[in-house]
Amino acid sequence: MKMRNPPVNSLSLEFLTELLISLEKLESDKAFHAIILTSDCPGIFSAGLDLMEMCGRDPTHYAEYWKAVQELWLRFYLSHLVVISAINGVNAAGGCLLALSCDYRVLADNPKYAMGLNETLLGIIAPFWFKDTLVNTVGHRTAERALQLGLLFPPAEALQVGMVDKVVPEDQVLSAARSELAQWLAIPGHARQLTKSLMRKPTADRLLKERDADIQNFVRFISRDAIQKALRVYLEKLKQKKT
Ligand SMILES: CCCCCC/C=C\CC(=O)SCCNC(=O)CCNC(=O)[C@H](O)C(C)(C)COP(=O)(O)OP(=O)(O)OC[C@H]1O[C@@H](n2cnc3c(N)ncnc32)[C@H](O)[C@@H]1OP(=O)(O)O
Repeated sequence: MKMRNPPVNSLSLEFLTELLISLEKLESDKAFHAIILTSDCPGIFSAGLDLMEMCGRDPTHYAEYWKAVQELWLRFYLSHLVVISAINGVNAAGGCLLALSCDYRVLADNPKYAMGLNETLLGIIAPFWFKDTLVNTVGHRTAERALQLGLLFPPAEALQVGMVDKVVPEDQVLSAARSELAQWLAIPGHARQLTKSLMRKPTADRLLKERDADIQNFVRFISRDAIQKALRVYLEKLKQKKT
């Protein structure tokens, strides 16, 4: 599955919906057993959630957007398919969450390709299920530091903390993901799927139980004047970087 939403694969509502439909199609076709998730945007895996979806819109839109973000995470996190990410670019916040929801992560060895949950740098907070997904991957202490500081880890550090499983030269990201896949596909499917569910269901259930409250919380938080202002300032900084 090659993500293509130029210029930065930001996760707009439309793009989230496309990803969701693609995933559902693959999951419902018995011929498919695995996905390699990668990017078609040079140098960028994903810039995360689309800031334009969270800025200057009305509460109904925020609620619809957040429901789609939740849905995509739940589907990827609990997918019965083997999902491996071949991370071939910088990968921030919501994009990093997507990669963390995969079963295995291969990252291209380029110092520019940092990844992490950098929400605090924008003045926003990673929701509990983003946090849980990170804790499940790197452990509590590393997650606590990474989340508070909004750290984006370059490849060597991402490997060291366990945010990714393998770092390989850039031209080998896909082949490395394919080689890894062979090992996962050699395991009896039902045993692997049930084990995945055993490991992940408690984390997903936390959100499933509180889904509506989580949407309301997001809408309340994102609608605050101070948060809107912080997002606008961040977007403006991104634009000024060019001049
Ligand atoms: C209680 C709940 C609270 C809320 C929880 C929210 C949870 C998750 C939040 C997120 O995922 S927020 C998104 C965080 N993402 C980032 O911080 C990354 C921001 N982007 C960048 O750092 C850079 O764009 C890049 C990815 C490193 C690429 O750099 P490059 O120089 O190649 O490209 P740019 O010139 O910076 O960008 C091109 C173009 O895209 C626009 N853009 C970039 N990122 C986003 C984005 N996330 N959403 C919307 N638009 C984005 C950027 O402004 C440029 O636009 P133009 O100037 O061309 O109009």
